[in-house]
Amino acid sequence: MAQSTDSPRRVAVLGSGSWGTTFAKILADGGSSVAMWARRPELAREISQSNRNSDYLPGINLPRNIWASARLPEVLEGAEQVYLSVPSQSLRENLRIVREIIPEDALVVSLMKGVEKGTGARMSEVIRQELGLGGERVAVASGPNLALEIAKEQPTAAVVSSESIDTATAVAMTATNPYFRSFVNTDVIGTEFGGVLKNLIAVAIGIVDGVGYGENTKASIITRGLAEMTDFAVAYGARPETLSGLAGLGDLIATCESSLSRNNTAGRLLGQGYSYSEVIKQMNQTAEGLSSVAPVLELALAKGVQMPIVSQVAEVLAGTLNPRDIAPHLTTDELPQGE
Ligand SMILES: NC(=O)c1ccc[n+]([C@@H]2O[C@H](COP(=O)([O-])OP(=O)(O)OC[C@H]3O[C@@H](n4cnc5c(N)ncnc54)[C@H](O)[C@@H]3O)[C@@H](O)[C@H]2O)c1
Ligand SMILES: O=P(O)(O)OC[C@H](O)CO
Repeated sequence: MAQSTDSPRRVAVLGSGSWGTTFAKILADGGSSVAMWARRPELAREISQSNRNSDYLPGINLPRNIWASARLPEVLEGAEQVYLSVPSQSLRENLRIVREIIPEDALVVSLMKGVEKGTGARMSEVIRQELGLGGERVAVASGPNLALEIAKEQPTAAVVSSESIDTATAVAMTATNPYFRSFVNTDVIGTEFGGVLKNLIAVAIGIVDGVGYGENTKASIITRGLAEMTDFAVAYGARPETLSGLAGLGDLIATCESSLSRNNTAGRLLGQGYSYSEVIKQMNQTAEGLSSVAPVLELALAKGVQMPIVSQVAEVLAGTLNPRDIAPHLTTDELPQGE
């Protein structure tokens, strides 16, 4: 639902990569006045003066109710909602810079799909720790959301989750426009882990695609991958139905099917025989799955959850498993397992 243009809501987006910029467009097209933070002043100038972000969203015209700056205080001033879209491994250091200048009553929304190395923390946990916020002030947005398709205004749905349904609803209303519809739930754990885990399965899909395997292999990995995602997330307190929703199955389909996905692309390069370090050199955008593999496997071990597909992705990344041998089960399985 678009807001009244008489008094547009003031929101801030920190991070001007492909998703931060696309989400700024979603918010602006929903009627908000959007301030973006870009690390590079020249990118901030391009966004403000030319209504473009040609590095990340080539060919896309941004709405006029978006402006950008490299100066955080002016971006955050008066923001009622603050959306965060930086690489997950950099979130904590960025929050330490902004914690004194985030407006006191602002809602804080994670757009990210990673877990922190070393701590295994979800992004909403990092936000709550660093900003000292209660769950009612924090939300996460997730779903089948490939940035470039949405920037082209292709109809898309997402889900906004918060412990407080009022917070989820307030954010979802702000993040809704004629081409983007936000649903709500209160399962923050399931919503966040859905976004993290589908990236790992998408890397596996990329790997088998790169090897040259066909649809049976991919469908087997997607189906068993969803079972793996659900077991893991439920062990950490998620509701299983969340993993069948937009933030789970929905995002799994989009990310596994699309060559726009950076995780899928990274996997494809691995499947074609490039090493992990060569893949990192070739990726000029964030592929969160590559950093999330290790912390996810540590979390799985702590709860005794089996993750055969994610474990094999870790082995391919480490160079200890030939990409041709990746399979929707552990290759050492001897007895048939229950589905
Ligand atoms: N692109 C998508 O389609 C999409 C969709 C949904 C969610 N996401 C999630 O959004 C998050 C951001 O992804 P993206 O696609 O915008 O990535 P991106 O690589 O396109 O952009 C990342 C941005 O962060 C900046 N950056 C890099 N290191 C930084 C640091 N140390 N501190 C601050 N800024 C830094 C980069 O300059 C860039 O502007 C990820 O967690 C991703 O999983 C992406
Ligand atoms: O490009 P990816 O692999 O980071 O995926 C982007 C989004 O998460 C898809 O929903």
